[in-house]
Amino acid sequence: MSTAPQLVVHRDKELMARAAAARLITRIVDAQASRGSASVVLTGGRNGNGLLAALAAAPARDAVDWGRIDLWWGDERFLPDGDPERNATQARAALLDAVPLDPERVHAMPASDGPHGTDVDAAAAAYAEELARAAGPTDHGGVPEFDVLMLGVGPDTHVASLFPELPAVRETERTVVGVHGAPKPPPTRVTLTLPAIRAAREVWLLAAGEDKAEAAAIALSGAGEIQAPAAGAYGRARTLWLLDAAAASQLPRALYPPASA
Ligand SMILES: O=C(O)[C@H](O)[C@@H](O)[C@H](O)[C@H](O)COP(=O)(O)O
Repeated sequence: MSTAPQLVVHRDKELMARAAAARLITRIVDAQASRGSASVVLTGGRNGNGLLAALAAAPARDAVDWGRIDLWWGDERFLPDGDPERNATQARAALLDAVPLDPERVHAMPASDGPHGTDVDAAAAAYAEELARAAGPTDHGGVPEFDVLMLGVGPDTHVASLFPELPAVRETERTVVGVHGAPKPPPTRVTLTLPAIRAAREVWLLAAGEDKAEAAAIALSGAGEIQAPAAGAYGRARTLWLLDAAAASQLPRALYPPASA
């Protein structure tokens, strides 16, 4: 079932990052209050890391019980462990090293110097198994029900490492796949697929900057998910687009009417 996207537009990307960080804290605290723990999927990219840095600086960050949270990734650049370009390395620098997480609950995607070596497809299959082990009997499609799954939106409408027209975005069975020949470097990546993304309770798409305006307009105007992967990213309970004014500047007026005078 697809949930209609809701849009929240902030003045600029700094405010967007701070507001999204505050929203994430609330969401995690609520999940921990109702179910004892929270499950969050992180995204790579400037917007995702901006949000994590804003969270690190937020006074309310200590409201989160960091030992009772599972962190997963929506995609990873298939590089050696600790490489500065890895999404996990960047997330650690932005936030994760500063909070008392349970290392057993930080589920980084495999690196290219890990147990599967440079076999990205084996690495993807191993991550799918890790997700399946964490899934409960009432969860959907071999992944735990993530409370919040975040995705940065690329200028070509890619999300995670699901690029327009490439095989990964067409995957309907597997939850995690290897990506070969991605147009955004590095070319080899690991990614959740659309079915895995759609198992999340809430999916948040982050888009800031003028270079995202066209992508947001296309994805929100009824484009197909093979051509515009962001259009296929939605959550079971909620789909939220978090934008800054520049990224919202080409949206159809019906979606984002100009502010009243
Ligand atoms: O590994 C990556 O590069 C990503 O996870 C990718 O999907 C990213 O989120 C978008 O390209 C948006 O990135 P920006 O926020 O930097 O524009």
